Amino acid sequence: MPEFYDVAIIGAGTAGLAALHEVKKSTENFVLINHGPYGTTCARVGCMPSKVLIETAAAFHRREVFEDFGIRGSAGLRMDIPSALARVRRLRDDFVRGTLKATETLGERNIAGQARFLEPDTLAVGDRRVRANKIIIATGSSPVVPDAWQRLGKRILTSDDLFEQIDLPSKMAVIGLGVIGVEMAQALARLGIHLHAFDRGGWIANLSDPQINDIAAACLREEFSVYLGASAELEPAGDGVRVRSGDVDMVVDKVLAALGRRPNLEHLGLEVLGVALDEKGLPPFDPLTMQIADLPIFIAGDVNQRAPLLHEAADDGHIAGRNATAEKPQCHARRTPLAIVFSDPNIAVVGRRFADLPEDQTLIGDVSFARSGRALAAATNRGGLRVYADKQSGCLLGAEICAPQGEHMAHLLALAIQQKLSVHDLLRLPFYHPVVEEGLRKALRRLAKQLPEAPASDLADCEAFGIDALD
Ligand SMILES: Cc1cc2nc3c(=O)[nH]c(=O)nc-3n(C[C@H](O)[C@H](O)[C@H](O)COP(=O)(O)OP(=O)(O)OC[C@H]3O[C@@H](n4cnc5c(N)ncnc54)[C@H](O)[C@@H]3O)c2cc1C
Ligand SMILES: NC(=O)c1ccc[n+]([C@@H]2O[C@H](COP(=O)([O-])OP(=O)(O)OC[C@H]3O[C@@H](n4cnc5c(N)ncnc54)[C@H](O)[C@@H]3O)[C@@H](O)[C@H]2O)c1
Repeated sequence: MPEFYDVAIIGAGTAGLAALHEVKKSTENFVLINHGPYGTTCARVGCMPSKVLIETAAAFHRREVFEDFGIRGSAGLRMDIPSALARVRRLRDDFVRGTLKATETLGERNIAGQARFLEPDTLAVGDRRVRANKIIIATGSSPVVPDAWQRLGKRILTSDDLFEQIDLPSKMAVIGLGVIGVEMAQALARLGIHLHAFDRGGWIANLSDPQINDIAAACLREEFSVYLGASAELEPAGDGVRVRSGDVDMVVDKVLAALGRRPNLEHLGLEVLGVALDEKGLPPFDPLTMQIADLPIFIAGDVNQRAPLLHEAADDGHIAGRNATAEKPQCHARRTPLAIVFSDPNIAVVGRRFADLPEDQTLIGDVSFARSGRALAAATNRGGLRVYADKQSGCLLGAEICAPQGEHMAHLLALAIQQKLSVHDLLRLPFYHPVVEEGLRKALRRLAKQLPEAPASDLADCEAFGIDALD
């Protein structure tokens, strides 16, 4: 006999839990179905453990400026990788505990098992049949590992098992210099591992501005070898792995595969929904409502591949949860695109990507951080950024960044773009001294000079106060 619910949510990750939060406001008659470990990708194997490792590696890497700063004894510092990895797991467990609170009290409304569609309103979970008026798919994504590489066994790692390692070997390769590859390759190199990184394309971490991409590649090359433009082939070599890519042929102890992530769709049986699926197996959906075609089914988070980032997964889940309990799905405005890579310098893409902008309608302001006073003081003075604005209106459109404290400038620009501010509007705001944001101001001033009717001053003219004595 099927069980009947108002809403069934498939997946207890960030998107599923955000949906649950909304659904609970309207009904108690829901069910959450999760296959595999609880605790969310972000807290278990994603954002959080990766950031702990990055911070550890960055702290150790700082020793390289100590002599110059007059701090002696740095040559005696050594990295204890097993202790560092133990700390990653300790903090990770703490982050996971926080997310588990959301499912601990659900009792029978929490089903551990793999959901598969039998009909558009009916799911199979083992022997159980779950029928629901509305269904939310929030099944996330998984690392891609080519079949041929599986035979490398424990010599091939992904982000799913990197943080479980008790120790790390002395020589490693990272295949793929997307976001995960860049963050982890730099962290591993900074821990003292002899590191080689490969990407079959020419772009670092999904950048699309060739100038910023060159800066990012040059910064990474200061710390480890980067080979771009040829696919990597792997095969066993004794206890290690032979990596061949273009002219390069080397043997390493282990490989981290960071080739991208595929949506977790293969066991869901979406064929029964009666809608055309694309080449990845994805059904058509509206990113403003998260609704699949005109079905009472919603798809949220990494599984829909729209913007596989934590805050977007949470927003997707929020929208899906609201719409699964509304009489009619409502559109929700999406936030300005913002993607930050926690490399050093930070890499970020805000608003519209360079590659998507019409060249003849776009102005560009750029700056290098090589002479930034604050960055010089901190010995972090490398990198640059380019800001894009509309040629006619001066409205800010986007930016690509590889800069010290780039994460913060990216947020500032995202705020400005979402508020539809122009270059002049942003220049009127205060910029403190000495901060790296003064570099951003320089790029904005270079933009402003190219705009028609550039004001002579950054400061707005005083308008009438409406007070006789002052006017
Ligand atoms: C190494 C790494 C670092 C990252 N760092 C950042 C970062 O710094 N900032 C950032 O914004 N983003 C980051 N991300 C991305 C971020 O983690 C994801 O965007 C986010 O976790 C996606 O959440 P989700 O709910 O879509 O998926 P998940 O959290 O993966 O949840 C999906 C759940 O569904 C379950 N499931 C799958 N199939 C089924 C089924 N058939 N039935 C039932 N349950 C099923 C899964 O087991 C899982 O529990 C990172 C990702 C990785 C891998
Ligand atoms: N800071 C963050 O926000 C953050 C951090 C980590 C992950 N993430 C999310 O996780 C997602 C997945 O990250 P990812 O880095 O795995 O994927 P990605 O799609 O960003 O990068 C994969 C890279 O692998 C390369 N590649 C694929 N096959 C290859 C081969 N055979 N040889 C050499 N190179 C190959 C591709 O050219 C690409 O550059 C990201 O899109 C991002 O949204 C976000």
